[in-house]
Amino acid sequence: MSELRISGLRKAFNGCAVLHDVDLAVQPGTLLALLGPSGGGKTTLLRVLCGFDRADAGTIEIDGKRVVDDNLHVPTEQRRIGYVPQEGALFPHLSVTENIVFGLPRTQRRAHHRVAELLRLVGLSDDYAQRMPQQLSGGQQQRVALARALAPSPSLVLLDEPFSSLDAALRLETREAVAEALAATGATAILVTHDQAEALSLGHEVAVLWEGKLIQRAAPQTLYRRPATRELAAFIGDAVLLPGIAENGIAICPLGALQLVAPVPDGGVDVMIRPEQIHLLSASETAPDHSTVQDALVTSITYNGRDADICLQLSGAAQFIIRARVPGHRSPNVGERVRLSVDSGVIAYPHR
Ligand SMILES: Nc1ncnc2c1ncn2[C@@H]1O[C@H](COP(=O)(O)OP(=O)(O)OP(=O)(O)O)[C@@H](O)[C@H]1O
Repeated sequence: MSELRISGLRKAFNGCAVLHDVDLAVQPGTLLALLGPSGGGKTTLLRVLCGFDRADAGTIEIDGKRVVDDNLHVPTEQRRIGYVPQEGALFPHLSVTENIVFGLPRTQRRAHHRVAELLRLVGLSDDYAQRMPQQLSGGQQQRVALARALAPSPSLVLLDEPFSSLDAALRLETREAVAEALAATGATAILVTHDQAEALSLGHEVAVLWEGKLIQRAAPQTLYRRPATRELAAFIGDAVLLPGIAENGIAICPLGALQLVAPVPDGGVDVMIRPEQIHLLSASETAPDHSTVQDALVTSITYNGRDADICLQLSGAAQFIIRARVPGHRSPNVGERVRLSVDSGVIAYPHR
């Protein structure tokens, strides 16, 4: 288990900055999800960590050993990094065993018991050992790629969108297998993804790289509940953003007076509410404590099965259409007048 420390890291391509002074420390045994929109610099950061690209400035230390500074660029093979790319990682002309053995130092390449151990670690039985990559599903190929990356017991494991080519069902199953394998080895790992659900469900912590800047690093729940910017709020999940006024820890907005979970200076704000914080009350239902109640008109419904997204026009503030998410079996009808109860505990962004 190793610690990673990145400080003041910069990288530009053709004079165009892609990484701006990135500082990041990852504690031993942590799986950090590196999340951000396309083009934000995630792959570039991974490539600089691996040593495939040179940094323009900054330092990188792995396990207390400096591998990058102004006068130093330790070659990739001496950094003890296991790397799992998006897809196509396996050599097509080598069997599963030969692919995994390729990851081992020369002196250990005869230790075939290690292959069985690594296969078990990624949730595959011995039966797969002699198969060729094209005889495996995409998810199984990615598990073998992870086994190969883990073979030399690396200090750090870097995974670059390893599930992006898999279909939804396979992605879920492969994610779980990979998370279990990483936890079993106690590896320090960075998983690059632009999939919010993947980052929130897999990462012990999530770091967000936005236009080359690390704008937030937090536990998944904190990131979802208190995103650093309104843009990030909308990127991480669905967000209802309403204009309001902050006053003594309360945000007054078209959905009522709502408690703020993080302090902001008094004044004009955008209030951020997650759709699942807005509940539709039945005629006989009373609102729970600490919530506000509003009347609204259902203008449209997107039924998703397990849940439904409801667009609502607020009575008394008809210019605002907001979106609530309700369990599918409680979906109302278009044109129905409903009462909303809104959970207090929101965040707000001061007007720029
Ligand atoms: N070798 C290169 N030469 C020039 N520009 C590059 C090079 N590699 C990356 N870039 C640019 O750097 C920026 C960041 O790219 P990068 O691939 O790191 O982003 P990303 O967050 O990984 O995106 P994605 O999620 O789409 O993979 C992009 O604008 C990209 O065009």
